Amino acid sequence: MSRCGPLFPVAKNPARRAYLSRQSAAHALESRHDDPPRPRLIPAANALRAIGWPWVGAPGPGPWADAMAAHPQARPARVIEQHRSGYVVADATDRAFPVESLPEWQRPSGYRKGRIAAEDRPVVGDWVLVEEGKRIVALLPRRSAIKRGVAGEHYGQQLIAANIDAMLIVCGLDGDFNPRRIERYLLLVQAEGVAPVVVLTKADLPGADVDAALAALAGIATQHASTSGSANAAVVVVNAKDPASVAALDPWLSPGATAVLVGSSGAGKSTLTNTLLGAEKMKTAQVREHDARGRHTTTYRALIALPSGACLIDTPGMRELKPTGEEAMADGGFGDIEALAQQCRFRDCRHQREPGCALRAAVEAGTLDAARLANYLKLRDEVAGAADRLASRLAQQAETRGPGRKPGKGPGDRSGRH
Ligand SMILES: Nc1nc2c(ncn2[C@@H]2O[C@H](COP(=O)(O)OP(=O)(O)OP(=O)(O)O)[C@@H](O)[C@H]2O)c(=O)[nH]1
Ligand SMILES: [Zn+2]
Repeated sequence: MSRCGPLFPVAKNPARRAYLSRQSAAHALESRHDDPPRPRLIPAANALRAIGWPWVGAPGPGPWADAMAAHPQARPARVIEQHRSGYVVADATDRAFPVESLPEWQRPSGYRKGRIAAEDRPVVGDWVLVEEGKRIVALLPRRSAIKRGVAGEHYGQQLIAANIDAMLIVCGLDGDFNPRRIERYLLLVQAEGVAPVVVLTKADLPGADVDAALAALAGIATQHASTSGSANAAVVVVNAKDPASVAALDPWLSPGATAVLVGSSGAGKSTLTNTLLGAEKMKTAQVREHDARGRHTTTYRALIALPSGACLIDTPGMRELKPTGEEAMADGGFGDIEALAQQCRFRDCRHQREPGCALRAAVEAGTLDAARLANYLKLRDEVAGAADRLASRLAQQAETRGPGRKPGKGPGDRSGRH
């Protein structure tokens, strides 16, 4: 892979790419005058800040400063693309370049001696230290990580993005509106330090029923507020084409913050990005009238610097989320249902046709939405399936680590020579 020129942000769609590189140039090295003057310990700290550098200047004492002290020749950069043999990193909005990864990151991942676990390798959004502008020498600690389960015969999980502050779950108030899909996102992206924000677009369309939509989401929002203080899902209603309306997202887009956009095709992600960028240039897909679904046009992976000083990550990995098995239903927007299930007559109630089922009773009484319950049961089964596979994977790993920790093995198995 050989690349040169302004490659950041990177888009596969040529029109979008051309636009983005112009756009990046416009925002390049935009300095933020609200920061107090400080000694410039890091070259071009303002340029880094524009792509999400979490410090004003050099990192304070701690692991980041230690890693940088250990590699005095290296410069920080942010991963914006991930490839089999290496990465594309950026150290300013208009400067991206390919780098080699450590040889051990190129070998298959694993937990055995000499192997590097998948989660210890950089992903999009990570900060790394790069030597001579071509070699990653260290991965800096993450403040958050979004992961997903991997489909397939064997259990697997994959990090999708790191150092994310907010997840904007974009959903149109047209035929696209689907509270079940929003519930799914909220459950599957429970990452510490990542604020979930439901962004309802197309509020300006004549058919948009904002009140009905908010009512459909009320359970989720109050739910989050009542369970864990940190996991409040905010709901923001916008016209994605109107800058004044989109300003409602400012609290999550402060300088140094990074947000990811998720949502189905046609939901308004590109429109929102355009408005946040302050120019209507990015190509947006036409929504087909009959089903309100747009064509799938965004097939790139990139980090976009916004004039506000925040940046947006749009990574294809977010399109298809699968549970890792570690999700907590109660913290993922279903705390009320989990609490109510405690009142079922049978402890192992499957909430199907069992007598004394508190959830069925609530549906009949009209206090629980039947579709939400159905979604809860479906997602719960998915999470449980992944949790089973995770458990057998962990058991397998314990086994390969040697004797003394063999779960479920009879005494007969000890006859081996070693
Ligand atoms: N009136 C109105 N139209 C909107 C709004 N948001 C998006 N649209 C329109 O909806 C269509 C689809 O929006 P996009 O921004 O392309 O959707 P997307 O989520 O980026 O779709 P993909 O790129 O396929 O993932 C476009 O025609 C937009 O103009 C809104 O808030 N109000
Ligand atoms: Zn029950």
